[in-house]
Amino acid sequence: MIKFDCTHACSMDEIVAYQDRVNEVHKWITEKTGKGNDFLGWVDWCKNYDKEEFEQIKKSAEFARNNCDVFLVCGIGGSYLGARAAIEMINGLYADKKPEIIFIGNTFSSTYISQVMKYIENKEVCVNVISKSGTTTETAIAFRLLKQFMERKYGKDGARERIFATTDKAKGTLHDLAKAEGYQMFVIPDDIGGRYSVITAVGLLPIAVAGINIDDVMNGVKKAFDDFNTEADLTKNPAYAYAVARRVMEEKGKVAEMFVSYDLNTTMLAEWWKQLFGESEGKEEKGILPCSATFSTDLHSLGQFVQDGRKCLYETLVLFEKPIEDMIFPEDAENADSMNYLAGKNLDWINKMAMQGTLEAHEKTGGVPNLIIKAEDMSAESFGYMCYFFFIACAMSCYLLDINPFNQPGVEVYKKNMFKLLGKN
Ligand SMILES: O=P(O)(O)OC[C@H]1O[C@H](O)[C@H](O)[C@@H](O)[C@@H]1O
Repeated sequence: MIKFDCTHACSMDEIVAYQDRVNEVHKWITEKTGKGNDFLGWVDWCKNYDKEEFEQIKKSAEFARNNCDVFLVCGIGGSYLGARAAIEMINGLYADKKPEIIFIGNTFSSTYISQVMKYIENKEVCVNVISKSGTTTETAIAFRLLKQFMERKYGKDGARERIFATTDKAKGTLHDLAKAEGYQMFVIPDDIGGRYSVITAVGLLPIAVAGINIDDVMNGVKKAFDDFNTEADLTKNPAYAYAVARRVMEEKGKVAEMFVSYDLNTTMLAEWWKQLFGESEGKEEKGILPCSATFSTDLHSLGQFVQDGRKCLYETLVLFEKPIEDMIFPEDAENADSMNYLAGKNLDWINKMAMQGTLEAHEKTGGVPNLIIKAEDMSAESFGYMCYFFFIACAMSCYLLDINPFNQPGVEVYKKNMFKLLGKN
């Protein structure tokens, strides 16, 4: 369940004023008739996903969990952000879990790539290469290095057992290579774009390797489908209310939305959200700039700007009622640090007090509106639920701007220039 509260930013009347428009867009989404409608496969994916493949994902994950110290996820953008967001949010950053999951194929940084290659040198390794297009350069560079490494270490046959490829079902360079090598392959459906693909094998295999129950993830997606897909009423559909609130914020002159959470293990969730909204909405010189901060950490860096700087942004506060873990702050007989006033309190309670104090400071003193999205916990089911919440909110938000949420033509421009410089024909 997700609750949405707009009262720290605008009135419900301002939101409900969009109801007629929302009713129309709701049909575009549910009947799959809106712009870019050949990429609306995520809408009812929780009912249509390939159950056989789902079981194979679990089997491959089990194999990896039993046979490697390090599981490398080789992908970029939508081909890694969702899995990383899920694993960090659900397990936390220092969970005592094997195998270690390392992300690669998401950078050209020679330092990063070289250090990962050195790090895995004497470890047992499995690899999941993920690319919808099958041609993304960052991913292809890293994968060539990994493939050579795996074949040196395990031989051709051993490497084949340990490499999993997630890509298009029928075409593309990665598809052809994986097929020729005989890797276990998983499919990125034609009608689901990269940034909506965490609920497919793209996200599910790494998530399962991290020891997370992917049935729970899909249950969350299904629950959200039932809640948001069948209801256009803005007083009852928090995903649509959030989408409309974004447009209301824009009308009030806000050009940036800061995704704020209070848990460091949800920093990558914000990165995933940034791609979802940034690539979906940032077109035709329209859209709200998605940015993020993790408080209270970033209150000591960006907090000053939010409080007193240019009034260009609003915050979207994503709150989790239950932390994964909690502890009681201890009493100290000497009290040399003068911290005994907090002795006996839960750390989560302190975090929530920081949140309340900040909300008041930003909203009342700083004049920065806050939209609040409240989730129960950081479980696998809540993750799946939240993904669908943001998917459908994002589609609604883009359609309200008359934008196709599912393409990303602007991303190609840098690639063209880069290819010219790299001498690619
Ligand atoms: O999965 P791939 O085809 O390798 O794409 C990976 C990413 O890179 C592209 O440039 C797009 O902008 C992203 O939307 C995509 O998620």
